[in-house]
Amino acid sequence: MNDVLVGRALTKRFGQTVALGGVDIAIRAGEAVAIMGPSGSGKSTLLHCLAGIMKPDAGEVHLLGQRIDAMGERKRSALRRTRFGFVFQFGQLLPELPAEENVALPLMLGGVARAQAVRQAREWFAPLGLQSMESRRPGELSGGQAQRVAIARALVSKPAVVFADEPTGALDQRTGQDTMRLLVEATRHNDASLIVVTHDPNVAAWCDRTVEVRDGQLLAGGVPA
Ligand SMILES: Nc1ncnc2c1ncn2[C@@H]1O[C@H](COP(=O)(O)OP(=O)(O)OP(=O)(O)O)[C@@H](O)[C@H]1O
Repeated sequence: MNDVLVGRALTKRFGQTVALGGVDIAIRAGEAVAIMGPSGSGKSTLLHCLAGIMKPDAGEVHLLGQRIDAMGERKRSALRRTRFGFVFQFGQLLPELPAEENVALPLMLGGVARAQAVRQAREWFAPLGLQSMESRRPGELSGGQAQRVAIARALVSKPAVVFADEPTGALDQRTGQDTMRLLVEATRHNDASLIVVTHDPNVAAWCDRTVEVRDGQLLAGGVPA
């Protein structure tokens, strides 16, 4: 009930390596889930399969009841653009564009006219503590500010699910905690679900629950301490 994103029996191999060995996972509407586990355990592979970036060898991914893993690449990429948002370890902002255009980009790619898209993008700056940063280029922002611009970009299309892969990995402890709090609050405020891959228990602690991946298998997770 109320599952937004469901992965069933997800399996992915790279040569002899079984990166995912039949994983079942269900993400409910509005919840924040941390995916933890040792290096090489399959966390990123799981995230990429759920996000439609990677096709699993077997298994299924359903978004709001619609099977997405079997779609063609064009349809899947349109869906990624409109229904999913992404925050990566290093913001991955386009260095030549001002912050507001970086945020506006998903809207423009979806066909919104530039002026309108930038207007909508600007609305995100104050709530994320980015007042007067609109016209700065990514190189003129601190790591924490750049990550907040990336959060705005992930949410601007009102996605159903935001995926974050080590979103605080490049930040110091304090900035990382502030950034994670903003990420969780902003996704919650927008009724989006959040899936965060992290090594850091302090990051996972912001989420509603944690699941652990070991050797391509999902271990039962709990509510973070
Ligand atoms: N493109 C690829 N080609 C070959 N092997 C891969 C590829 N991507 C991942 N793997 C392997 O699959 C396994 C799972 O990798 P994955 O990146 O999902 O782990 P992870 O838990 O995210 O690790 P980390 O925390 O170090 O990022 C690893 O053994 C990895 O070496």
